[in-house]
Amino acid sequence: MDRLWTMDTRALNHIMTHSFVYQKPSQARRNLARILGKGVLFTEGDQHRQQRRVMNPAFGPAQIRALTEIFVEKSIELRDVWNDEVSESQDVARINVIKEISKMTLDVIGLAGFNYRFDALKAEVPENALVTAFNQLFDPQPRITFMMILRNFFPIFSIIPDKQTKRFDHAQDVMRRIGMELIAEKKGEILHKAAEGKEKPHGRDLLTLLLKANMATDLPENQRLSDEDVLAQVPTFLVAGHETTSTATTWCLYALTQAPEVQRKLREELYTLDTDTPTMDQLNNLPYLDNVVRETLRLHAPVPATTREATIDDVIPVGEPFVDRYGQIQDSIKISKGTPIFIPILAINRSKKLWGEDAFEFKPERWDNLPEAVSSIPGVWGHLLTFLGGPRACIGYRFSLIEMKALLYTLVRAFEFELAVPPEDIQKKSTIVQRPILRNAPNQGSQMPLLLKRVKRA
Ligand code: HEM
Repeated sequence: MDRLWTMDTRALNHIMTHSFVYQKPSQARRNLARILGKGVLFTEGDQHRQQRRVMNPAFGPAQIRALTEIFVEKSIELRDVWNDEVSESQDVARINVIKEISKMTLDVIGLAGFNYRFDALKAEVPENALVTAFNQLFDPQPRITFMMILRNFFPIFSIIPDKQTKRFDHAQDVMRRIGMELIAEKKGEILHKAAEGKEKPHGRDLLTLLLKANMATDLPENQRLSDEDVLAQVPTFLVAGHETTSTATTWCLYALTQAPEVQRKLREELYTLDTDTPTMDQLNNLPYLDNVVRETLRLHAPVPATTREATIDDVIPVGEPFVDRYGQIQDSIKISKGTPIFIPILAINRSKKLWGEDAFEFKPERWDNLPEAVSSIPGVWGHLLTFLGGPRACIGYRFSLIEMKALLYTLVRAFEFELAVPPEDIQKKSTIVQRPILRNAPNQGSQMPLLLKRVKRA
C-alpha cells in the first residue's frame, strides 16, 4: 500500500501531538479489540482522553515508588531460580533468559497491576487459568490462515467462527470472569472502608488506584469510567506491561555480552550500593545503570514501529523542505483522509543524521554528551521514540524503567553473562514486539541462550 513514511521530526511531532486527527488504523483497532477488548490502547478521541485522565495518576512517580518493592522482590526470585540452575550445572548454566525474564515480568504485572499472584516463576505451582488464557492469546507461532487474512480485509468474515476465534473467545471469557471478580472485590473493599469512615484501603496496585480515582467523590459523573471500561484495562495492562519490558531487559543482557567492558563497569557501579533491596531513588541515582538502560531502549526499542491513519485531509509541516516528484520544493506534506502513516520508532532511534556515525553501536557513554540534533526528537522520554510521544505516549514508561533497573541491578550483581551461540545466530523477529529468535531454529519461539556464571567478588 502507499503510506507516508517520514523521518522528519517536526512532521512526526505534528502527527503524534494531533492524536484526534491521526488515529490507529481501523484494521489495527479491530484486531486490538478482538484480543484485548476496548481498553486505553483501543479507544480514540474523547473516550481515550477520559480514560487517560482517570488512569494517568496511577502511573505517576509516587505510585511507581510504591511498586519498587515488588520489582525488587521478583528480581530476587528470578536470581534465586538462576542460582539453582547454576548449582545444578556445575557452575556454568545455559539458560534461555527471555523465557524466564518473561515469567518474572508476568508475575510483576500481576502483583503491581492487580494484586494478583500468577507465580509463573515457581516451578511447583500449576499454571493458573489466567496464565493459560493469556498463553492462548499469545501462541508464539500463530499460523496465518487464509480465513485470518480474509477477516482482516473483510470484517464480515468474522461472523464465521473458526478454531482460532473460539480460542480467542474462550481466553476473553476467562479474562473477563477473573477481571470482574477482581474489580468487584476491590470496589467492595473501597466502599466498605468508606462506609466505616476508615481510611481508603492501601492497595498500591494499578487497578485499585484506578478504581479509587474513578470512585473519588470529586470526579464528575460524566468523567467516570464504566465497569466495562475498567474491565477492558485488565488485558490491556497485562499485554502492554509484560512482554515489552522482558524483551527490553533481554536485549540489554545480550548487549552486555557483546560489550564485556560495559558489563564490568556496570557491575562495578552496582556494587557501590551495599544492599540487595534498593529503593527507586537509589536505583535512579546510579548514572551508569541509567545510561545502559537508555542505550538499550534506543538501540533495541522493543516496539520498532507503529501506525496511524489520517482521519481528515491535513497539511503536515516539515522541519526540512524537500523536493517532490515534480521537482518542486515543498515545506509541508499535504495528506488526504485515509492515508496510512508509518511511525519509524527504531529508525529515528538509530538515525545517523541525529545520533552521529556511531548510531548503530551500543555505547552507554554517549548519554553523557548527546548531540544537539536529538533534542528535536518528539518522544515522551529521553529523546527517544521508544515510548512514543504526545497524548498517546506509553502510560507505563516509568513503571518499565524502574522494573528494568531492578532486574539489571539484581542480575548483573549476581552473574557474569556470555552469549551461548555465535552473535550472528541471533536474529530479530518482529511481530508487534521485536523478540530474539535463533537463525537455525526459528520455530522454537523466542530464544536468547546465555551462559551464566556466579560473580566471584574479591
Ligand atoms: C520497555 C517497555 C515498554 C515499551 C517499549 C512500551 C512502548 C509503548 C509504545 C510504543 C506505545 C504506543 C503504541 C501506539 O500507540 O501505537 C505504548 C502504549 C502503551 N503502553 Fe507501553 N511500553 C512499555 C511498557 C509498558 C508498561 C510496563 C505498561 C503498563 C504497566 C505499558 C502500558 C501501555 C499502555 C496502556 C499504552 C496505551 C497508551 C495510550 O494509547 O494512551 N507499557 N507503549
